Amino acid sequence: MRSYGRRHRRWNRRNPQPLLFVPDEPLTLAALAAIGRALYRYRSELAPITTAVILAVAGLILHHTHPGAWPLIAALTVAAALAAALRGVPWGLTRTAERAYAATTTAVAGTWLAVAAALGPVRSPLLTVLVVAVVPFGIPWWGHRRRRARVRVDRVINAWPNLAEVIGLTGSRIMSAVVDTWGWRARLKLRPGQSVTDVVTRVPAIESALGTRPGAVRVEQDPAHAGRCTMRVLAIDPHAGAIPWPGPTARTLADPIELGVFEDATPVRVALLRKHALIGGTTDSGKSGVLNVVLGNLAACADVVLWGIDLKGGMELRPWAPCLARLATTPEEATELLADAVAVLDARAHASGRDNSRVWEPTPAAPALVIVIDEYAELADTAPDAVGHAESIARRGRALAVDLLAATQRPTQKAMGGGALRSQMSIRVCLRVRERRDVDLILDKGMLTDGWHAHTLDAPGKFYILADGHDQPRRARAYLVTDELVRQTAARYADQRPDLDPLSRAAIDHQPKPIEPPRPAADDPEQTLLTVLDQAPADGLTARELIDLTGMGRTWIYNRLQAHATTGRARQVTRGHWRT
Ligand SMILES: Nc1ncnc2c1ncn2[C@@H]1O[C@H](COP(=O)(O)OP(=O)(O)OP(=O)(O)O)[C@@H](O)[C@H]1O
Repeated sequence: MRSYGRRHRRWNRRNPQPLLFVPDEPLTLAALAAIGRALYRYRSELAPITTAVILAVAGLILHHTHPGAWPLIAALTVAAALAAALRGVPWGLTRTAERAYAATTTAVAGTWLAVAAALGPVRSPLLTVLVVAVVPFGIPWWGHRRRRARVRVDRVINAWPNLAEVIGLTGSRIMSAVVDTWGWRARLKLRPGQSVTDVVTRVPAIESALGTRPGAVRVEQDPAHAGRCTMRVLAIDPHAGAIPWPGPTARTLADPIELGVFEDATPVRVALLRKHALIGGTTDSGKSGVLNVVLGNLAACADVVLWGIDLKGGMELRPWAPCLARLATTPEEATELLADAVAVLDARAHASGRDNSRVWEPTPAAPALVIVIDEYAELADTAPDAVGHAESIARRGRALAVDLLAATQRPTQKAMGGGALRSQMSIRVCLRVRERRDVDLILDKGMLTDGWHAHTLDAPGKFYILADGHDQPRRARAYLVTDELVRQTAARYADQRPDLDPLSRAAIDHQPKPIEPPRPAADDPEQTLLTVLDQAPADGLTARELIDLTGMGRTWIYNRLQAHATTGRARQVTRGHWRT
């Protein structure tokens, strides 16, 4: 059997069969049908020529039947041109350039028709004028970007039944489509039994069938109907370039913070009050960038005290030091900082219980405490005691206005304390991840299958957000806060930062400190100052404490601190806290 097949193929190669067409309709009819189909398919491109032909025929008919109608045609032309220029009717045009084009074309075509009706279209040079006018009026038409986009969309809609079959979405229908600034979007009606997950899993196939670049198609569930969704096709990536930070949008913690913009140019707004937030993403995905936007906003809030933990030696958070009441850069300092936060929490819980108030309302006099942790996994690895404190804050902090904002490369079960901490974080920002399963780690189980494809994000700062009011997988890009802007913002708000309320301060003061500044006996205040600065705790000593310890006045203390800061003998650890 096999040898017959080989012989047969060889014979076929030597004696190729002529290809035979057996038309089941006359050739002229088939040719006319093909021409008709081509004319219909390219009707938009042919519109200037079609218009010229219609004008010529109309001119001929009018000249023979109503040669005296030219004043009426002229009057109608003026009215139509004015309507097009002033209102964009009847095409619903909104742009000035489009209205100007429509008005000019209407005026020229109407004038030509009026003259042709009066004199006859074959009267020289009327026909020449008509043929020549097709080119200058056709060029803007052929080149118009939105028209071409609309035509492309029309063709996709017509071809959708076939495409859907190829893609594996047989029976789905495009109900409507709109061309927008970045591309187009269509409302899809799925066949009963199909779901949005089916569409999401076929996104690469849709991109291939539509001939778009990879990553150009987005699918959003219709919140009102499980069998419908919106498919967005982005011809241009709206997030291709960095988006500069416009400055803080929040003035109190209750105000929503604007993190960046979605692909439809709507801002990403999220309020941090009584919420913990997790920011996850691989290295260089823009975690510190998102933290900078949040810190830039919180620095402008008069009802927030900011503490920071940065175990990369303060590399990321130190630029914000003027606005941070505390900054921990070692595991020991971090553990102490979180222990103090738990003490604040306990004191506030006690006071709330005593006063019968359920929640702590942040005010400038009794501010919220927000603890920003850069690289949480590092903290979990190097300071296991700190993790217990962090979990306690995550569990109890929301009502008492002690919030956590943690960034991490990979919130593994180990790093997140078996998930206890992560489950308390109701704001999740997922930047680019290296492995697909990290999406579920950062956001939640099943989010990858639901279309939160963070592994396809292709530039730093691009993210998905899961929070109240953000439950659809929509791509966004964070604003870019440059180093210079960080410096300017930190300097601008440094003087306006509130202090913790007396209750919280007292709770911290009663915490056992690892290093107690000794009370020096020496008579030389300069020597005393240097000794206490040398032996100051990691978070430094305040001017008030230095006054008490040296017995000197405020002006003397500030002058000496300034002098020692210039020579590098003393430094400000955070705003108003000094040590050597
Ligand atoms: N929103 C953004 N728009 C444009 N560029 C950004 C944005 N965010 C960050 N970048 C750029 O991406 C690079 C890495 O950003 P960033 O340091 O924030 O990443 P990261 O995730 O914190 O990295 P690492 O894990 O190493 O700390 C920086 O050069 C930064 O300028």
